[in-house]
Amino acid sequence: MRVIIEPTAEQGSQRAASMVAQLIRKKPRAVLGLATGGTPLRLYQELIRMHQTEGLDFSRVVSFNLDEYVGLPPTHPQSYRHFMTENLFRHINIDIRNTHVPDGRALDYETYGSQYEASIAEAGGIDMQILGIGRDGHIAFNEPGSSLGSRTRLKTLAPETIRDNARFFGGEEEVPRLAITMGVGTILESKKCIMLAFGKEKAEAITAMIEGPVTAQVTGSALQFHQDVVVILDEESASQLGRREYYDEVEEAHRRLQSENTN
Ligand SMILES: N[C@@H]1[C@@H](O)[C@H](O)[C@@H](COP(=O)(O)O)O[C@@H]1O
Repeated sequence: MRVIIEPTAEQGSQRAASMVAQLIRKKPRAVLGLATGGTPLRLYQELIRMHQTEGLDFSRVVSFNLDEYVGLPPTHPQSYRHFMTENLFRHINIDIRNTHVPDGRALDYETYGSQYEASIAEAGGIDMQILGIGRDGHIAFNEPGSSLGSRTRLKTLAPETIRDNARFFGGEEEVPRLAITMGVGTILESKKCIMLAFGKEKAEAITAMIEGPVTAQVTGSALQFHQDVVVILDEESASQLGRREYYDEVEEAHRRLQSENTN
């Protein structure tokens, strides 16, 4: 796991955006795994800027989102489909037919989950999965206790997640209790994962995820099994890491290697 600590969320998001851009330039048909929530917003803003001012071309990019609330139509202001449209898709030249967000109105969630998995496989698998993390260490909506081998399916939200997301809905009562989400096993099959976490409220989850044991109680910790994960943090989310100096040394070594290669 590569741990990159940037001074601010702004710089961390720019770092992530340049990784996404590099992939798209190398592979115009790249398959991106996308996340919602407050964390990736600056990354999406930077990608929009790159599209508008540098001509970053999304016309052949395919995307799969991690999750969606059950019961919300795509037009609902809090649905993740609506979030993606407003915060990314409508500002770039992605073909909307190539964007996938689980359908919160599916009737048979078991069949729907298998179909979602099949479409990911058909697209050739996810090249780069963007991830955030919940305060309890969850990824997508894989709440504590989720199987580390799980696939796309229905999940009941944990009370902490309902509380955290109440701010978007104007109260806990309004937050849907169920979501359809990629499983931990689905996420682990992505070729590369970029996890973003900013702010001191994420420090505990990040420390557990990177330095704690692999446990279904912190589903993000399953990423320790993945061979290509980059975690991008700011000073606040990195503040409780025990091996901070080592991560900085590794990054310094990376920088030196890169400048030797370009000289
Ligand atoms: N399903 C989403 C996750 O994908 C996201 O990582 C998490 C953190 O959200 P935020 O980035 O707003 O802190 O919230 C929700 O639970």
